[in-house]
Amino acid sequence: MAEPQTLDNNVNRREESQSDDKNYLTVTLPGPGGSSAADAILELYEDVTKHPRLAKITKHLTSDTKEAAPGIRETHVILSVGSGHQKAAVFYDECVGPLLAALYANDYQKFHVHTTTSATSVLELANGTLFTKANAGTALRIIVLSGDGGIIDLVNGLSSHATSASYIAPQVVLIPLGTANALYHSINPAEQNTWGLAALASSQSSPLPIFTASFSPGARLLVDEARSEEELATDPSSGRPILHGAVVCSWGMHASLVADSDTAEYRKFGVERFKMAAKEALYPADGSAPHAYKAKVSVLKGDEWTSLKEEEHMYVLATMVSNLEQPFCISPHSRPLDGTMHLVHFGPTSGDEAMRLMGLAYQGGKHIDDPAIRYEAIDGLRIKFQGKEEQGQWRRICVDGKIVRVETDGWVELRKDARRVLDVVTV
Ligand SMILES: Nc1ncnc2c1ncn2[C@@H]1O[C@H](COP(=O)(O)OP(=O)(O)OP(=O)(O)O)[C@@H](O)[C@H]1O
Repeated sequence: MAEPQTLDNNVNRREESQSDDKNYLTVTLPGPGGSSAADAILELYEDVTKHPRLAKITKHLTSDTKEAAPGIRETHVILSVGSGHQKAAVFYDECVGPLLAALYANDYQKFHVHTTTSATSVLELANGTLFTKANAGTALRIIVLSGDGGIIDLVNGLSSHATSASYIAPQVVLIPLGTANALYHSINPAEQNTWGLAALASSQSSPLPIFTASFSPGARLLVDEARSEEELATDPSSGRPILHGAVVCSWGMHASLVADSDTAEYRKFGVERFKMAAKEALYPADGSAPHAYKAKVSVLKGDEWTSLKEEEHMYVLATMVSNLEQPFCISPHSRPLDGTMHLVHFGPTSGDEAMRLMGLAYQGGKHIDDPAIRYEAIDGLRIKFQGKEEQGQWRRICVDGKIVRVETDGWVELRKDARRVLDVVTV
């Protein structure tokens, strides 16, 4: 039962108010059992990509539990300082940290805070300490300040060993400090971005649906702005290179623009970098038409693979989420964490037509009603190059922002993966 100061028990209330020309947003943080654990009043900036400032915290004590969740869970915080506008550490110090200190006055000092020092920090942490603990039956809660990359590194690190019967899927709290934050915006489709803070005290969670992409033997992960390449992890039973994902696997225009825009120079432009790279790819400097990507594409439904009749493509994308950026609704039939996979496909076309189709996705997913688009639920996707693309740049596959290049006669095969590796905290 709530103490007097917690009479306002309006769970998930989000309110915007204005005073002194400043915009404020109240985010209510539901605690265990759905009761309100605290209110955070955020001061918003006009630039919505800029993280808000924490103006005030009001903690609501309940008589049965003075501490909010996670209670018995061992809590880790990951600050991915290379993500997005590189504000993870600042946002933690100014907003998330003070909120956690208020919510978990007794336990906060015991939280393990990890700050990334390299592009592989999260993978190594997940692969080592976090996997060892989860596999030994320690219930973990991981608060991640990053973009999609941090979550995918966790998924890949935690899936890189066989699990014991004692494995407990860690709970992960998503704090969207990346560029696109597709997973966060697909799970939290509200118009008003509450920066994941509402989940900080919640004890509700759902398994994160994932997929596994297997590649032909010579496939390589491109790193360091494609200046170097690395071998991928291999599947212990088949020996094939693999990568797990939870957001998207694409080839063609989408993969190319993600790959081309993943440079320090482009990253300065935030989410605009994807549109900038799209324009470059769609309007080649020599005035020619955009590239027609050549490969054999097949889709899996149930146990049956069916080949698409088209031999040339522009956009081939399988996704397990609805939004690849907050306003970019690529798969309007996907529901948060529902485990479905959808294909979005269109064939070679002009730059203008490709821009028109993508523009419709920015209008709430209207592209799926256009006759040029193939949109359907699938269970897997296979792309076989069969020597049809000589240049490596046309054989780049995107898995949740990571780029893998396969060989001239190589292939990628993607399937939903039923494993429960991580649970996502929801409100
Ligand atoms: N300290 C660091 N030094 C070098 N690289 C880092 C460091 N911290 C994070 N990174 C790298 O920065 C990239 C950030 O990826 P992440 O997906 O989190 O953010 P993003 O790409 O901006 O967002 P999104 O994927 O949502 O568009 C990852 O490749 C990660 O490995």
